[in-house]
Amino acid sequence: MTSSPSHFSLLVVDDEPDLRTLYELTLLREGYDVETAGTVEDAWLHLKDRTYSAVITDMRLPDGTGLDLLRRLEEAGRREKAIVITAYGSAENAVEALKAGAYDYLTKPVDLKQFRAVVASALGRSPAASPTVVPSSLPSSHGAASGGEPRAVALEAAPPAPPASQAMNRMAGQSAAMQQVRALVDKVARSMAPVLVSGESGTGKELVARSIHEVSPRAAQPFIAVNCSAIPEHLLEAEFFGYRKGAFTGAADDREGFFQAANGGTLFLDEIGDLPLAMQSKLLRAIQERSVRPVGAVSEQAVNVRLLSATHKDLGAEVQASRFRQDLYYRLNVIQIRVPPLRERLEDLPAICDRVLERISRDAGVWPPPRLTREALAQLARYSFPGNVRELENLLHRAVAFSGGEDIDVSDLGVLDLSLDMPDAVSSSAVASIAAAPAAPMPAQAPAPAPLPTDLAAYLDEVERDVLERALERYRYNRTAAGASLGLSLRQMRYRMARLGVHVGGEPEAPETERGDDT
Ligand SMILES: Nc1ncnc2c1ncn2[C@@H]1O[C@H](COP(=O)(O)OP(=O)(O)OP(=O)(O)O)[C@@H](O)[C@H]1O
Repeated sequence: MTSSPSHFSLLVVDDEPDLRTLYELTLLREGYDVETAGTVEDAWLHLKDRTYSAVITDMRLPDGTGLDLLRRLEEAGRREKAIVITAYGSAENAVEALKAGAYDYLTKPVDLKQFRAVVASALGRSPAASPTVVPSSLPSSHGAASGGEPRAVALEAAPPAPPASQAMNRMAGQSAAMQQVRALVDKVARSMAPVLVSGESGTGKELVARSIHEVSPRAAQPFIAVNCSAIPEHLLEAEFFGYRKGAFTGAADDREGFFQAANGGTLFLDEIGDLPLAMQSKLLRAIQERSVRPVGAVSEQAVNVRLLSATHKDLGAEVQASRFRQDLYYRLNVIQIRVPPLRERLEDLPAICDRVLERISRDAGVWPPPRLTREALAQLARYSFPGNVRELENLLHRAVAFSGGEDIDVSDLGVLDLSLDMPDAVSSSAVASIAAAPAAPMPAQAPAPAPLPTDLAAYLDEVERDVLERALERYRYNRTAAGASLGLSLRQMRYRMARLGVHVGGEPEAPETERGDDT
């Protein structure tokens, strides 16, 4: 079903008659139904009578504040979206309003273009305040991931029911901590409030950010994830705000930045703690002004972006050490979601392992997914996982390749990593069996000592990839024969090829069911 603007009813609350009329006329011209009130009590009388799509309220009212109205709405379980208008420069009020559940805020003097855009966005209507470019024209380097299609101009669309979030489905675990994370995701998804996701590396911060986006009314718009630590300092401004042709050597065309690409949607700034101070100031300005100026451009472009950020650093401590601007910290950290390390929610381990193994299997086109034996799971539970879920994923990838993919036993988990955490005294049968695993045969002639690799996992992957490719070449890309020559079953071979991205004849590994016998 589609809704015309007149299906949206708005309540404007302001005690200044001139401003009330200005807001009312602006909204009537957009085609909305508008009613007005001059005080908190007057507004509440209107709200008792009927429901509205949104309430737009001034902060300072004769008999209370906009926050009082917000709290009443919240207490009564009302579903109206609230937009609060605060005095210029009053960051505290804006933050308070967002914390109290406001969808968004506007600062005085209210820019009417922005006013219309924020109201439209609250109603789930086309939020684009300026023409935007398709995100796929973004440079794909520097850790930017475009999650988006060209945004649809949904002028007639009612607020879409948020689709089931894929990211949320991907997030396994029912520990109290994870349930709290999920509840917070649901809650904050409804507003524009900036959220800072904190937690150690690999805990699932990006997954949380994606979930917020996918549960929010912005789900159909782009989600742009940016790894701030991966962008060279001299490129930051151009990458964030875009640039104009000729702005600097090599700027052959106009290019949009992350903000424009995320317009209408969500911009996720990962590793925000790594942004240099100069860029922090520019980011703060873009957030406050809700507009950006591409490098080499004369004028600013309005942008409507919800900001989510993440860090594994203690940003409060960074502020203390003068490495992070306090005002920016204040803006980004309106709501904080902490994702606990895996070792603090070990009860989630079986569920996460199952979910990850399913994904590995699906990617390799092999079904059913392998299962961990009870001993293997117990072994994993004794490890502290400094690299959290990402480390667990890598470990399971390797284990699947070792095991051949039916049952994963202790011996498939890899002695090296796990033994790091083992207390000396532990001598369970699991440990004994690891210790008894045959050592890899030594090469006949030991080469001259080479420098030690700085990343052992990547180094071993490279060696394995080279072996697989040479075996495949020797056996004319017959995976069964190549695998057998290396002592591997076809299943094992397929897992290893899929994990390392080794393709036969340039073709990615196809699902087992779609492919006939090996050639
Ligand atoms: N609860 C979970 N269930 C299943 N998979 C998860 C869970 N949490 C995280 N993962 C997976 O672990 C990997 C790491 O997650 P993610 O990238 O979100 O972590 P991160 O905290 O953002 O990492 P970094 O600090 O390195 O940026 C991803 O592949 C993600 O899908």
